[in-house]
Amino acid sequence: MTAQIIDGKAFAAGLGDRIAEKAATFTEKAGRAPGLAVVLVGSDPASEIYVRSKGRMARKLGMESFEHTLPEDTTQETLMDLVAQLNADETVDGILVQLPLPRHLDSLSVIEAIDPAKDVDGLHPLSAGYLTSGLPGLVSCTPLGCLMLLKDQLGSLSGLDAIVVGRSILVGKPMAQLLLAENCTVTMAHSRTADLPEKVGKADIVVAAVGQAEMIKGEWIKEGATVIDVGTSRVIRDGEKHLVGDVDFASAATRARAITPVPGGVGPMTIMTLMHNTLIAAYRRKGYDVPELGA
Ligand SMILES: NC(=O)C1=CN([C@@H]2O[C@H](COP(=O)(O)OP(=O)(O)OC[C@H]3O[C@@H](n4cnc5c(N)ncnc54)[C@H](OP(=O)(O)O)[C@@H]3O)[C@@H](O)[C@H]2O)C=CC1
Ligand SMILES: Nc1nc(=O)c2c([nH]1)NC[C@@H]1CN(c3ccc(C(=O)N[C@@H](CCC(=O)O)C(=O)O)cc3)C=[N+]21
Repeated sequence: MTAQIIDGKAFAAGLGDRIAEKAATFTEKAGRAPGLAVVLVGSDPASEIYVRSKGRMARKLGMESFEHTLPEDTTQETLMDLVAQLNADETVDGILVQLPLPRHLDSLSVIEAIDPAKDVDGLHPLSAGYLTSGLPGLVSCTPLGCLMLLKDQLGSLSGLDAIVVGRSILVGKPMAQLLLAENCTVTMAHSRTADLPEKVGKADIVVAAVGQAEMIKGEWIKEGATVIDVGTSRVIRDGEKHLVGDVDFASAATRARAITPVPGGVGPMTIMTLMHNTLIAAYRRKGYDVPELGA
């Protein structure tokens, strides 16, 4: 079997068209565009690239982008003050603080300071609680994008066995909650999981969010499974830089029914679901009926 390659870039582009249309409707009604504030502390080159592409995409879809870059030695107090200022700013609908923060800063208290109505990253404990309770809140961008791709591939996920490898607050935990809400039977695996290959081998859906280059081998994958690869690791091979996922793509593609590539799979969806969440936050904050985005 040769797997179908799931084109996250194309799916994200389609979603972007619908978001742009609804952003224009919002702008007409509200007299201002939906606004996204992105906060970057320090100068990690990968983070700088992501933050820039988020700002560029927001503007492309007709949203306002407020980019705040703070120096590496920013104090907790300065960062908390900025979050408070963004919370109070009526023109800001979404706030994203790029992670990881420099080590001297406490990320959890920064995240907790974000107004949950503006928590477009879905990282606030209240957002996590809404998701677990099945209440409408904002869902972490990457898992939301993965779910959209899975539903597009499979239609109903009900009754399927899913495994999520990785249990971070950003990806693994919310991913498992979303799959559970879709009536999957969910296994959550992590660094202490025993017999990971065997557990992966039982799953109809594999979501890998580990951060270890190509650790999940094709032989582990059940024939006909759908594989979503969240991981992004930079490796040097034959003297050239490559971006690879957590799944050994070549071997997994011989067994899976469908698989996301890296790059071009989950990554573009993460940026587009951030735009999706910003739009939803803008509509909710204004008390407008939230539009259907077909996702
Ligand atoms: N494409 C995209 O849009 C995005 C990509 N990413 C990428 O996804 C990856 C994961 O990100 P994130 O969740 O933030 O990472 P974290 O480092 O926060 O979490 C990694 C998780 O993987 C688990 N883990 C580590 N090693 C193993 C192992 N050998 N076997 C099984 N589980 C293991 C850890 O277990 P334990 O809890 O026991 O330590 C942990 O739960 C990274 O490569 C990141 O760059 C992240 C966000 C968005
Ligand atoms: N508060 C917070 N929220 C995040 O969502 C968040 C974060 N912090 N910190 C870091 C991770 C990582 N992340 C990615 C986003 C897009 C791509 C992406 O677009 N990747 C492209 C390739 C880009 C390239 O070539 O480097 C792709 O996969 O096709 C990847 C990774 C968001 N994260």
